[in-house]
Amino acid sequence: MTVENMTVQSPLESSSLLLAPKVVLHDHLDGGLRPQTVIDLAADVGYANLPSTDVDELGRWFAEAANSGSLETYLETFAHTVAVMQTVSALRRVARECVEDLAADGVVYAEIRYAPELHLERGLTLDEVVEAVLAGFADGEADAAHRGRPIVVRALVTAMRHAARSREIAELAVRYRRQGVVGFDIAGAEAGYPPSRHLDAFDYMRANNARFTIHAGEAFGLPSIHEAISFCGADRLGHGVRVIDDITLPPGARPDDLSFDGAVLGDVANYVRDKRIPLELCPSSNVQTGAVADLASHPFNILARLRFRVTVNTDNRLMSDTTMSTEMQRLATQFGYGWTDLQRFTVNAMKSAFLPFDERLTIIDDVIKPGYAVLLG
Ligand SMILES: O=c1[nH]cnc2c1ncn2[C@@H]1O[C@H](CO)[C@@H](O)[C@H]1O
Ligand SMILES: [Zn+2]
Repeated sequence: MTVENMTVQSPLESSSLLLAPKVVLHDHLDGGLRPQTVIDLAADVGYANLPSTDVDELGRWFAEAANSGSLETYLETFAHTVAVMQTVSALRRVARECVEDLAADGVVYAEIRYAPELHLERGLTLDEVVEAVLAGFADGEADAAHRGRPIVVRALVTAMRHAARSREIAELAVRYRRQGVVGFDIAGAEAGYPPSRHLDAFDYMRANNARFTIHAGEAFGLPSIHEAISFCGADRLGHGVRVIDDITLPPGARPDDLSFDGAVLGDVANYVRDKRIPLELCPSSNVQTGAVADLASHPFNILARLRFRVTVNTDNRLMSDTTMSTEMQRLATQFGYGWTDLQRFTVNAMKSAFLPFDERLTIIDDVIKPGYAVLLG
């Protein structure tokens, strides 16, 4: 297996990391609120169940509660963010702030996902939810451009896998495909809710030449990935980290090795790699939900060195108390990555975006490559 362009360097400067152009494909709108905004919106709508109304304490509470080692417990923290995102103004504010925060972190392209069906508690329709979020994204994009940190943001609409609205949400994605919704996803507890439960929705997406990703291979193993790609036809895998279960490493291999020559891939792993199916890897989130024991044993580096199409993502910035720069910094420190590596992960992500091809190329050629050229010196 080749290791070209995989350089080993010292940890990268945080200030330079902020400048590096970054792309995030897997970031939940309801997992990225500012703690202060949760407090403000709770006061506005009279939501009295927040664990704290002190901004620092609340921020810590989310990170600690999410640090549970189980996806199910991790997901319970979303009750508080979803509770305060039930009006047009709240959704628009959260969406605008999300874009502002990403732009300030040097993100140049983002696909932000959320489940419209979770935001109907106070009478909004699915369409109203989508329109409020898109309006917030447009506000944020305008603000970021004004500050000289331009960012392009698109939406993915998610259906909850334990519920029964996935076909309706897929239709919503297609209905808003010209207004900024570029795809569809399913999320929520994975065990017991296989992707094939939602075949109808995926068939609808494919019949309409529309794109989708599936949360698979996070809390549950290889069968979930197999279903997502082989039965459902997922364009990308949300996490997909358990594809490692289908790879036999050479004896004595360690997760931070520079090469994995002699690794043997099973059929699922080969298919994912041969078809260049993007893996939306979310290192910190995976540690919190117990998908991996710690960052040192995360298969990110193995998959990267075996030339899977790996991308770096935040998943939930609030619950993981993280940013794209932080995720990249953690990976660089753990696995010795340099700018060439981070550029490759970023280009991987941009190539895998659900944005039209010409727009992807423009961002790669005019933004990402020149940005890393400066850092590479
Ligand atoms: O990592 C994850 N795995 C599975 N489901 C998730 C994850 N992060 C968030 N959500 C779920 O997706 C919904 C819509 O954004 C969130 O409300 C949460 O329940
Ligand atoms: Zn996720």
